[in-house]
Amino acid sequence: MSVRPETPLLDKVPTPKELRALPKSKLRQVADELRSEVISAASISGGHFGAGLGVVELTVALHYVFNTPDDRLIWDVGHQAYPHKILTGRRAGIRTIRQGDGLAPFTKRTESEYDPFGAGHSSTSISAALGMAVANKLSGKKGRSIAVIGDGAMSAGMAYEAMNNAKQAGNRLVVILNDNDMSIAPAVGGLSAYLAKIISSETFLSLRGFGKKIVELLPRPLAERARLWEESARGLAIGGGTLFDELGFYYVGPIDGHNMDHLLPVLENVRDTEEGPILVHVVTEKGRGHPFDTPNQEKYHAVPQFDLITKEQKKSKPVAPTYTNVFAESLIAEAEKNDKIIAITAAMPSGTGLDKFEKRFPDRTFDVGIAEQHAVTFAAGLAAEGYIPFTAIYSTFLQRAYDQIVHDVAVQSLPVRFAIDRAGLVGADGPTHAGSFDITYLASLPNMVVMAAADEAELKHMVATAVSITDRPSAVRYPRGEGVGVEMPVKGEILPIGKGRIVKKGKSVAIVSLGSRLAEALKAAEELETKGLSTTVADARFAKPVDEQMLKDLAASHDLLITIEEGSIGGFGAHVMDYLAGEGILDGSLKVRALKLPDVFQDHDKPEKMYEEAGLNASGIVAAVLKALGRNDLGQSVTTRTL
Ligand SMILES: Cc1ncc(C[n+]2csc(CCOP(=O)(O)OP(=O)(O)O)c2C)c(N)n1
Ligand SMILES: CC(=O)[C@@H](O)[C@H](O)COP(=O)(O)O
Ligand SMILES: [Mg+2]
Repeated sequence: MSVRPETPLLDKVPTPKELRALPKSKLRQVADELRSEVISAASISGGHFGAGLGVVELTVALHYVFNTPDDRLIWDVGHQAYPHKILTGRRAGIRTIRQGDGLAPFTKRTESEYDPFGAGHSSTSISAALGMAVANKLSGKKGRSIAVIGDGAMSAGMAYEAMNNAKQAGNRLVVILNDNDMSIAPAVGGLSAYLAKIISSETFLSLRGFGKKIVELLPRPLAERARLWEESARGLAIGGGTLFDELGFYYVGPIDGHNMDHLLPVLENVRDTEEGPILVHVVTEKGRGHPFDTPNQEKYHAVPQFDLITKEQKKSKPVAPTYTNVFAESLIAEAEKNDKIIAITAAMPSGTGLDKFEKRFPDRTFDVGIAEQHAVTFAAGLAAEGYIPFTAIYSTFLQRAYDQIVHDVAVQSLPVRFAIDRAGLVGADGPTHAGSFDITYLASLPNMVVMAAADEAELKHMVATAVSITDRPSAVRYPRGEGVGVEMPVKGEILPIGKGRIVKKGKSVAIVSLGSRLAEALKAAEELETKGLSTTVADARFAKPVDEQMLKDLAASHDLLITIEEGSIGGFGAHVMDYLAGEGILDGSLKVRALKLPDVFQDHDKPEKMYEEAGLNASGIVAAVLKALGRNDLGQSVTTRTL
């Protein structure tokens, strides 16, 4: 029997309003087309992939059942929002996602009324939804706030802080726990085991078997018999109420998040019940329906662009090792010599390179889940007992653990080592992920040593140096991506603390670079030489303590001292200025300029474009020098006025 192909539907549902006009029987088809569209879009844009594929049915069902955007739908992290963006008026732009001027990588308030809360970092959704639910309650408005949070994000303390307060929202708050047993890496920890226990319980299996029948037993209007049955079934499953019940939620689930016949009626019941707050435990498969032939440990969390037909992924050939790999290999080399070295990651084993460390030293590696605050204080505890913990966390995610850095580490001067990956601009992940602030927030702390690697060889030395600093905390920051291709030293050397190095000697202009802008500083120096400006380039190595002697000498022997860093206002440049001002060195004829990131949240784009925009590439440095010295593009003096 030949089956007539369905007429495509997705074109007819540009927004949830049109979706809601369809009969339920058509939603399976919409979901299938939506999945194909996500795959097709990601083949062109690359980016986050697996999480979106896992919530295709959930996205359709939520927009169908709830009255978005009046009901507030908040996606935790926002990395799973490709299908949501397609269904909420952004299909035309979906292939531009993560590119300059294109759609934002995550949800963003200014992009759509269907994005009531922006994200990028995890585990914020329940708090935000609760705030909105309470606001609704206070202003007497109807409407629900729905937070969709993953099992990985559920490991963060913030999610529990929110649930602990959720009762006050009553039925205005709905939490959808999207359980795919994955963070970026496989999910870890007690909660993950607990969720697995619920899912593997007889109840889930029997609920799955019941199919549609189960929904008749769910609350609307919570007939006493149904409630008793359901509660006793839940009790059977896990030997008592769930953790979520204990926190004041009405727990529903687990249900199959790919089965429309389960999802729709359950969500309708949830929508219509007076009970609340409600947590719906939905079980999904990350990366469902991906087109690739090979299994992937991370379920295709993120992908580069790929060819839809051959499925070949488009990766550019590496010219140098990544900083991440150099960090991992350097730490492994140190750990071979020193059995006190411990490595800690907060749910980013592959992103930080610690998956390699774990292969070599499984007993000395700890993935604590998305729990940066805990990671830092856990490291402080290890350090207090004489261990040598390296806490490898992206610059942007370490922000979450600031009080732990100050209160648990710095005040007690505990030698926790921070390996700060993704320092500086990261490009496509945009402002939520830019590593802009760590120099500022770390170098302002007493006791802290802050290093920034100018290249991959320097990183190796800095890892060795961090091991050697035993009386106070230290941090090594390095950017996303590949190094510059320098020759790698056989072994990491211990650098003198607070000492920079002169990389190129000149007489008139001194560029003092912190971190991996050094290559641009050297290019700028070459160009300045062609304009008759003899230029020194120094690699500061340390943002704290700054090399006072080097600064003093450079200030005494040059007309202009210019600092450059991949960080925000208040960072290295501010420390240099502070030192020079304190010494009275700014009172004379020396000109000083600080090049840093602009005081705005820069939109996502290619990192090189973002640095260009920030004036932190070679031409930006040259322009800043010429301006400071009152010279034109040829290096000729255009003014005698002191700027
Ligand atoms: C505070 C914070 N730490 C780390 C990350 C990096 N990160 C992004 S998605 C993700 C995994 C999230 O897992 P889950 O919530 O289960 O969502 P899934 O990808 O499985 O859908 C991680 C660790 C982040 N975004 N925010
Ligand atoms: C969504 C999220 O926070 C991570 O997936 C992040 O995008 C990873 O960034 P890297 O690609 O730099 O590891
Ligand atoms: Mg997950």
